[in-house]
Amino acid sequence: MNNLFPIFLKLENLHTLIVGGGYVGLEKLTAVLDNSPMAKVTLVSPEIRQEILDMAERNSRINLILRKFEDEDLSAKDLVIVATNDKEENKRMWELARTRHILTNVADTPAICDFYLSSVVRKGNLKVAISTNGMSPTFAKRLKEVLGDALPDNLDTAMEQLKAVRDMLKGDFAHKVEELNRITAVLTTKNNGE
Ligand SMILES: C[C@@]1(CC(=O)O)C2=NC(=C\c3[nH]c(c(CCC(=O)O)c3CC(=O)O)Cc3[nH]c(c(CC(=O)O)c3CCC(=O)O)/C=C3\N/C(=C\2)[C@@H](CCC(=O)O)[C@]3(C)CC(=O)O)/[C@H]1CCC(=O)O
Ligand SMILES: NC(=O)c1ccc[n+]([C@@H]2O[C@H](COP(=O)([O-])OP(=O)(O)OC[C@H]3O[C@@H](n4cnc5c(N)ncnc54)[C@H](O)[C@@H]3O)[C@@H](O)[C@H]2O)c1
Repeated sequence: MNNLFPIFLKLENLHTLIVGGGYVGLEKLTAVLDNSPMAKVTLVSPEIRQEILDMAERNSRINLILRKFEDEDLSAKDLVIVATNDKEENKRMWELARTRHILTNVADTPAICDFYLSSVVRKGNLKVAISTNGMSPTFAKRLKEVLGDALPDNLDTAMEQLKAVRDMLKGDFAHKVEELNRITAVLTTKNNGE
């Protein structure tokens, strides 16, 4: 079964908590900031990798707390990524976050994650997020590379032109949709008869 519902979050509008400042904490923080450089992030951990310290030095939106997780760390957080090497404590944090209705990713236990991070292909305004339903992050990473190579770099031009048409179109909503579909039909073999 693949029941994951993909969404694109504006992390600059949210406050994300990352628990654990080791290798995985670094990977998740990097993924967050690569996509959302203005994201507001608090990271709590008794030991924090040097790379994270360096990132926080350069970015005032990253707030580091050098101690073990405390329950109050969940206050005023919208999203939590749990990445410590203590499986039991990770699960306890997830349970606690759940009682507060905060969406939580538990990096070592996919079964209790409320959401997964994805591999991301980015071409200007286009962003393609890939999940393997937790089956193989390595597959997701490789597919990202394949799609990144296959997609042309000039897609932004097409999107900008379509946006211009979209802004220009007058009339009711149904008319706009019809026009945009007519203009773009040529893009797919399904519609252009090839
Ligand atoms: C996509 C990506 C996004 C990101 O993290 O930003 C991501 N993992 C990435 C890399 C990666 N992670 C791991 C390897 C080693 C090789 C391998 O296992 O394949 C590599 C490859 C590498 O690093 O080269 C190990 C690993 N990962 C998880 C577990 C726990 C478990 O499965 O039990 C273990 C085993 C730990 C152990 O064995 O101890 C779990 C998850 N990892 C996910 C996402 C979620 C599912 C996404 C999906 O649906 O596909 C999920 C469920 C939860 C989550 O973390 O959100 C990012 C690629 C970034 C890119 O595109 O470059
Ligand atoms: N989802 C993924 O992509 C992925 C990939 C690899 C590994 N993992 C799993 O993630 C877990 C973490 O791996 P790692 O390589 O980052 O480990 P690590 O040992 O490098 O880092 C663990 C960090 O957690 C901190 N920590 C421990 N207890 C804490 C607590 N109570 N509160 C706050 N911080 C605490 C430690 O100080 C350390 O900084 C492992 O269980 C591993 O199996 C997940």
